[in-house]
Amino acid sequence: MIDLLAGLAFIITLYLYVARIVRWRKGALPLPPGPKRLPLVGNLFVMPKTLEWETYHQWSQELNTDVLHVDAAGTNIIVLDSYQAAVDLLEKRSSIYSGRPRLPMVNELMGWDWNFGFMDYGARSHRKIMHHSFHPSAAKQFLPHELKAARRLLRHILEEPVDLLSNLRHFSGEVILSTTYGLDIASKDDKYITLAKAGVDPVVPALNPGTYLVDVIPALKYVPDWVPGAGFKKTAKKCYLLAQAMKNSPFEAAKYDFENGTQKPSLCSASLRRLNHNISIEDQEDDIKSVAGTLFADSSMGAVATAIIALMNHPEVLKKAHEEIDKVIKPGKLPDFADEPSLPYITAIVKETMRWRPTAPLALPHLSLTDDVYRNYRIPKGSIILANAWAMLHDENIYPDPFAFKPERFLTEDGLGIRKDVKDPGFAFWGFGRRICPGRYMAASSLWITIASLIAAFNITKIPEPFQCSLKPRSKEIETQIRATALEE
Ligand code: HEM
Repeated sequence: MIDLLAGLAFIITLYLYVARIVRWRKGALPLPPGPKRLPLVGNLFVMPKTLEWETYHQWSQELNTDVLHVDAAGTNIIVLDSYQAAVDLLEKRSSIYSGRPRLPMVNELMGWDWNFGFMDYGARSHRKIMHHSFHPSAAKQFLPHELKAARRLLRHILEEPVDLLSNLRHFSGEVILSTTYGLDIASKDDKYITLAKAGVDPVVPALNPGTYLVDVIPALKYVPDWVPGAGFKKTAKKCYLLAQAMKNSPFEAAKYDFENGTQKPSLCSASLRRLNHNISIEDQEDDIKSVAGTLFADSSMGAVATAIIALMNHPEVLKKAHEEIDKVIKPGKLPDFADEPSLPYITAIVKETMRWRPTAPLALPHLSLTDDVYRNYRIPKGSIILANAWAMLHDENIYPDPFAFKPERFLTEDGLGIRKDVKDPGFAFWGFGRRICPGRYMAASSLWITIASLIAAFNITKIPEPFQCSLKPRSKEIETQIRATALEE
């Protein structure tokens, strides 16, 4: 059986390889430049497994191209290394470049096919649900949730300063669970947050094309679990159960609240209220579950963690930020959204955090739906398109001295405003074209209030391993104020 499958996989790969050579001999346009390929396997053995964006950028530079071709055993990967190339393809030709690759490991074996971030662009009913709650003015309804979550994060840090990562995870789970499902979460070891972590952690590496061989040779999904080397199927089985629980369990809790009249404003309660009773309720509920579950998997934790790392390593930036806070916010008080225009240095820190270490350095992979030609290169149908947001945000023509953490680059000379002539990192941070992050308005305001609150509340310093970072209240008054925020709830 195994021999048969391996033989079949070999014949298919050989057929694709020969077909490619025949096409090439017929005089088709060349593929974009890429690293030297081996017969059949292409670049499979040199595909980067960590910091992929850095390797892809290095290859692009060595080959002097901003459109790079990488061959993962017959799967074409096109990496866009400049903003111009990303705009030309993902935005101006969005009808071709808005698909998502179907990775057999994630979509089928791990059971994430319900996640609308991984579906083809067509899913209109899903998009409608999302747009209704998260378009720029609708997203404002969530500002109080974001403020509450930011202040709770301060209290958690005060109570358990050592466990920073779990505090941050709790914080991002809290924002999503309240805005999406209207659920309150336990102050410690919340079951939904534990579920989201267990469900999402193994999926992140699996999204990098090439991590699992089954994405390159889909026939491997039929290999029985007991075969040596089929450990990926055991991993996938565990993930499958978690993925189903992520889709169903918080939704059932939100629906229960809705049916009992105890719901809070959220994407789920708004969508359940709008159900059309002339068409299948089950289908509509399934769409809500898919959208809500997609958001449940998202996390703003990465960006807040990056800000803390940056501030810990750049005490001069933190000092300036404290000076600005002390000029604008009364002693012992915490910032609110209304303070944003008066705190340009804090806004510059948020922008520089997004630029310096973007949370999704290669955005999410797009898929090309038809054959295309760009700058006289052939981009075959079915190519995986990766936009190298990290490379764009480190382009020294846009941001001189790109590896330094310098919030000042975004400030006007007098330090009182944000420069309009320096590109906002949002141009790449949230992805591109039709698939751009629809949660960006909410995520951006949440990021701002969280970073502003952390700076106002704490001294952030580096300490030796294992904790690395210490956050201590800046004064007795601020400590009292942080504790008092519990009474505001
Ligand atoms: C700092 C936090 C966040 C970052 C860095 C981020 C970034 C991204 C990126 C890069 C993409 C892929 C874009 C592309 O394919 O070109 C994406 C997709 C998506 N994001 Fe976010 N996001 C964040 C927070 C959120 C939040 C809070 C929500 C929900 C409220 C959300 C909902 C989504 C959804 C549904 C998609 C899939 C869209 C599609 O496939 O069409 N994101 N996000």
